[in-house]
Amino acid sequence: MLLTKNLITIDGPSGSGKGTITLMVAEKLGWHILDSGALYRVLGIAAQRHGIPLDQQEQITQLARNMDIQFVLNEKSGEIEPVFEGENVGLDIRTDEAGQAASQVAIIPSVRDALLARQRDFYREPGLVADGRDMGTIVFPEAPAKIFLTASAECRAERRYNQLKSKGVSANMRALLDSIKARDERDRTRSVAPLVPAEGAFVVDSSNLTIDQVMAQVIDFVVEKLPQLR
Ligand SMILES: Nc1ncnc2c1ncn2[C@@H]1O[C@H](COP(=O)(O)OP(=O)(O)O)[C@@H](O)[C@H]1O
Ligand SMILES: Nc1ccn([C@H]2C[C@H](O)[C@@H](COP(=O)(O)OP(=O)(O)O)O2)c(=O)n1
Repeated sequence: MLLTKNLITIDGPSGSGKGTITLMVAEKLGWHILDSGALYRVLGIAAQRHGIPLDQQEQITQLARNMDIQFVLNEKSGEIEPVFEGENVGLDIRTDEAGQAASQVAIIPSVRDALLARQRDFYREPGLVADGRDMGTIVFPEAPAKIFLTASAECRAERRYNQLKSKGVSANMRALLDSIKARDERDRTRSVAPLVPAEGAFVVDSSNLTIDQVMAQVIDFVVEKLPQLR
């Protein structure tokens, strides 16, 4: 008998609300989370810390294969934070520069290969919600429920601006918009695992939707696709 795994994939561009919705869905179902972007972000800053230029494909692939990274639960915030070579890099990976570095190392096909098994290993009972760019297309093509979140670039830049401000990080709206557009372009046009909705994905444009409205639509879709949750 073919067993359908309890797997939900949530893909989309930067600022589309993937992280937020992933967390809400996982909390509601009591499932685990894969924040695949965090892996690429840690790799980006790891390369910089080891002095490896971001276009050095072979050295970066080596680093991706051997990278010492763990994800630990911060009991206080309830967030899962990456620990790289023993150091908590939860804050360092959230900067705009780290996002750009992640997007640059992510275009290297052998890097994506090296991270594939690590990402698949995140699957744990009772289930997994996987957040990224290629969760539904490449990493978990067998997932029964695939979601693709999107929103206009302006909307996403404004969200990122407010998010950074609320954390006390200074930000420039124009620079953030340019950065989001550059990352969109790189993520969508790369030769391997480009950012596209998976076949059969439920596409939600959240430009004019609140987080709760998006969540309601996503849960309706998930319950339709995973009848065992009814
Ligand atoms: N539908 C929405 N309306 C308004 N703000 C949103 C919406 N979805 C997400 N946000 C906010 O936008 C910011 C970026 O969301 P996040 O989930 O981190 O996006 P992503 O993981 O896709 O980059 C967060 O501050 C989040 O609270
Ligand atoms: N599954 C993934 C996840 C992220 N990436 C790359 C491309 C993205 O621009 C960067 C950062 O991803 P991340 O999801 O952390 O970024 P956002 O929170 O959406 O801004 O990593 C990827 O190529 N594949």
